[in-house]
Amino acid sequence: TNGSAPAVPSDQYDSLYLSPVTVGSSTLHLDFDTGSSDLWVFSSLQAQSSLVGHDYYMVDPAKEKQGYTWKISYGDGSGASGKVYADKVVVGGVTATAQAVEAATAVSAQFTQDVDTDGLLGLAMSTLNTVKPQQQKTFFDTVLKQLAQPLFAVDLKYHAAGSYDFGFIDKSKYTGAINYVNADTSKGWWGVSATAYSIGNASTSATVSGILDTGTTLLYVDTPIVKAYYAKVKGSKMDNTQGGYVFPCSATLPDFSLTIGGVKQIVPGKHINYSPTSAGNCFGGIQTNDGIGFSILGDIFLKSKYVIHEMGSTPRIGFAQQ
Ligand SMILES: O=C([C@@H]1CCCNC1)N1CCCCC1
Repeated sequence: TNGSAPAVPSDQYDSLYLSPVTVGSSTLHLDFDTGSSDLWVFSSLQAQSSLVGHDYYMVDPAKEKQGYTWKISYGDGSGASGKVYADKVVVGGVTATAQAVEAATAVSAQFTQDVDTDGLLGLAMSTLNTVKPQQQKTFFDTVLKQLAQPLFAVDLKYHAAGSYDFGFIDKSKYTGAINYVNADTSKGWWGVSATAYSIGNASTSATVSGILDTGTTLLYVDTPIVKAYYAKVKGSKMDNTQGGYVFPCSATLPDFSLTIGGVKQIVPGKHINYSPTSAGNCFGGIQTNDGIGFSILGDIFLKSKYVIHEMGSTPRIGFAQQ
């Protein structure tokens, strides 16, 4: 079977995208995350006070994987932990009958206060899964063999609902050619590298190595590139209070591109105005990857493309223009 699930922006800025998933007998709204590999959900194991505003998984003790636990920490300092169940998970009509469902007993404040997100569905490699004593498969790995093609395609959109396709490529969702590159999955993520970047019409050779991450809102690249970009934005500055580069909301933002597999993958300037700040400026969609050690090609990069993640004998990533 193949299937498709919507990816709906959680707010007017596309902070994150939520997709409906049936877990056991509940429908939850999960953040599909190609940068991690746990499927975890808000659950009836948590204190009632933590569940206010959330849909949650009603655990069935008979389905518990006894003695199994999980604990995940994300790059932004958020995290969650809990117990593990084997239950039915359905995404866009694709069913995993005994998927490892990681039921939270505790989640960090960032998740509790985001009442729209009921958990995450990881789509990176299963080697990053945090379940102990035995690592568990991602939903994609669980259903892989039932899919017509061993792939999922990501169609995130700017200020609009997109989709995740499983097992097929939807020709109605892109124009032109699909440009494939081999993926570096050695660190557990969907890794790619670029040989150049461009700001407006000016191209610069550089090696930009990073990971695709639907669960990261912005585009994080090396500091010299970020500085070169905002040097072209009148009135922009680094605002440590806001935690990144800001600019007047009326500024004209140049397009930005990364050359991957010899093809320029363009991010329209319009997409790089992420959101207004509390101080009357606007916050940039391109920010520095300082302290991370590689680039993170998050939603700002992804939302102008149809991105195929193919787990064939050689994992590949395909980029096409929406
Ligand atoms: O924790 C994360 C991200 C957080 C946002 C959601 N996707 C996973 N990592 C990816 C980047 C390197 C550090 C680990």
